[in-house]
Amino acid sequence: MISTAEALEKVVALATPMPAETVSLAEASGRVLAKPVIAAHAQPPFAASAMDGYAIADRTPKIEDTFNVVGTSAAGHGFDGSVANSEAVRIFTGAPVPPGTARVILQEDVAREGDTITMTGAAEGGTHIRPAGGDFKPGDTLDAPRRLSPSDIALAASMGSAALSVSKKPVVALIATGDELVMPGETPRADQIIASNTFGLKAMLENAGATARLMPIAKDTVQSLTTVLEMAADADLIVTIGGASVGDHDLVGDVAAEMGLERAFYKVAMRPGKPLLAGRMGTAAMVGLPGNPVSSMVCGEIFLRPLIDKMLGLPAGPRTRHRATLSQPIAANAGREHYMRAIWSDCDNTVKPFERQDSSLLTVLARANALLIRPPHDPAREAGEAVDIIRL
Ligand SMILES: Nc1nc2c(c(=O)[nH]1)N[C@H]1C(S)=C(S)[C@@H](COP(=O)(O)OP(=O)(O)OC[C@H]3O[C@@H](n4cnc5c(N)ncnc54)[C@H](O)[C@@H]3O)O[C@H]1N2
Ligand code: MOO
Repeated sequence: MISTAEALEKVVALATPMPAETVSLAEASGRVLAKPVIAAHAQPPFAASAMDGYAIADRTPKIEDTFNVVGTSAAGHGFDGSVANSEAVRIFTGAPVPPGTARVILQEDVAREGDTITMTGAAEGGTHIRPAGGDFKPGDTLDAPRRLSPSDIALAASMGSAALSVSKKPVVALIATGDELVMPGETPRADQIIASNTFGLKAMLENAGATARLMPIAKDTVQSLTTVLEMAADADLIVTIGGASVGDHDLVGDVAAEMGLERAFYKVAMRPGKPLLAGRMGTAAMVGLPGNPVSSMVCGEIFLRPLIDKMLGLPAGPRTRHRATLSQPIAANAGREHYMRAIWSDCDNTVKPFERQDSSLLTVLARANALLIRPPHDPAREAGEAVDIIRL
């Protein structure tokens, strides 16, 4: 059995980078930028007023100073002339400041009579002028690769790009295996259960930036598994669920090998997730997840998210670990790295593992917001000791 760290390296090495495609800005949220966005102009393109008031040529006007209003500059309608000593131009937020302007005074700080304004308050603080190019200059970039956040989209729009070059979404074929499985909404027989992790993994993969296709459930026969694997052959990543262990009906490894799987590894010293399988099948990467619902979801967090990142062109490595304080003692760990389902509190940075850690318990996983990581053979730990967690 290899370590989790080694398995992750091998999984990430299976990734083939996705080609780029162009999408409109409105469709780009959450996508991975493939080429930098380059600003076509400066923002603001002109020195602009940050306030509604008057542009004047005097940097430090005093109370009772007067100015003659000679024009107006509004957003989208600049003033043609300039402003000289003892003159003022009525100006609004976002409007170009006329040449000669030293500062903008707030309309609240003046009294206006006809075309004359008189300072009624002190002009304190800054000039209320936003310099041209204060946000960005022509040629400034929004760098790639990056997962586009809402603020990145706003910046790309402001830089003048109507469409962005992003990595294509990898297509993941998700194959549930097992005679016991029926789809949600169907009525299971007495010896059947509902396929659940398939849907959890689809949600996770799509959240990670992939398109997940739910394939028909494969029965525990060579024929059925072969047929569904063949149907998935054009995917970028094939993920099977279940049938990975050593039982008589666990056929995934053998059938995939028969179909040309170049195996990277089988079995990882982790809990849950021991019977994990990975390799390449034709043009696709292939990951065989254990069937236990929590095992497959935890393996998704630890291996599939970094794999999708890598396919999308993002830096891909182990999930970020944080240090947290144990809120209760825990017993010594055995020989596999243990990813315990836990509740982490952001108020005091404490972490509390659930008492029940069986890999079938989706109710526990759904309540967990962190995985507490125990190294192999970690000794018993006391409350108050520092441990590693991954936030979910
Ligand atoms: N003799 C041994 N037995 C087992 C070992 C072992 O080392 N020696 N390993 C155990 C571990 S650890 C795991 S994890 C499981 C994994 O087994 P499989 O990957 O072969 O999974 P299945 O047997 O097909 O299913 C396990 C469990 O999960 C349910 N399941 C499967 N698919 C789904 C699905 N899509 N949605 C919901 N639930 C699913 C299935 O009905 C079983 O209850 O093996 C141990 N055994
Ligand atoms: O991977 Mo198994 O989950 O240890 O239950």
